[in-house]
Amino acid sequence: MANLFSEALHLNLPDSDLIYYPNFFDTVSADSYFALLREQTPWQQDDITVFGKKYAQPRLTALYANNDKAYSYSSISMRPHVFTKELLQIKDEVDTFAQTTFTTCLLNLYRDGKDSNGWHADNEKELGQNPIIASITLGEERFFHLKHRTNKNLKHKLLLEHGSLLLMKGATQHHWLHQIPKTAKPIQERINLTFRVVY
Ligand SMILES: O=C(O)CCC(=O)C(=O)O
Ligand SMILES: [Fe+2]
Repeated sequence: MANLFSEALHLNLPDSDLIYYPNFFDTVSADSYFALLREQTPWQQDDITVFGKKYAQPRLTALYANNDKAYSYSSISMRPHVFTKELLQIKDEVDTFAQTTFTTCLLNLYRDGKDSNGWHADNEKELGQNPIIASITLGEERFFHLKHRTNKNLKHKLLLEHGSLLLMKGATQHHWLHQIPKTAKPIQERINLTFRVVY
C-alpha cells in the first residue's frame, strides 16, 4: 500500500479535492476484474430525456448497492442489484483505502469511442453535502475532463488508466463539472466503477 500513496497525484485545482492513484490495481488484477465484470454484469441502456427529447444513453450501466435505495440522475431512476462476491471484494479494498463505507456502485461500460458521459456534477441530494466518490477504471484508458462552473479559465484533462483510482472529495462537486468525451480514435471497451454513499 505504501507506494500507492507515494504515487498519488494531487490535482491541486482550486475549489476541489481530487487525488489520482494510477496503480490501485496491478495489471493482472485489473485484467481479471475487467473480464469478469464485462461478462457477469447485467448491462442496461436507459433512455435519457434532454429538453423533452428522448435519447438512448451513450453507454451501458448497472447499479449495485447494499440497500434497496433507488439512485436517480438526469431523468433516470435505477434500482440496485445485490452486490456480487467480486464487487464486494473490490468495495472492501476501496472502502479500506478511502476510509469510507460505500453503499452503492454505479458501473459504466463505454463500448467504444462513440460512448461518452456528458458534462455533469455528481451532486444529487441523496449523495449528501460533500460526497466522496471513488472511481475505478478497467480496460481502455479515457480522458476525464474537468471544468470550473464559474471561472471559465479553469479546466483540466486527466488520463484515467487501466487499474487506476480517482477520488473526488470535499467541495469538488459544487464547483466543478466533469465529462468523458467521445474520441475518434479506434479504441477498446472501458469499464468504470464509481463507488458512492447514498443516504
Ligand atoms: O467514466 C467515468 O470515469 C466517469 C463516470 C461518471 O462521471 C459518473 O458515472 O458519474
Ligand atoms: Fe460523474
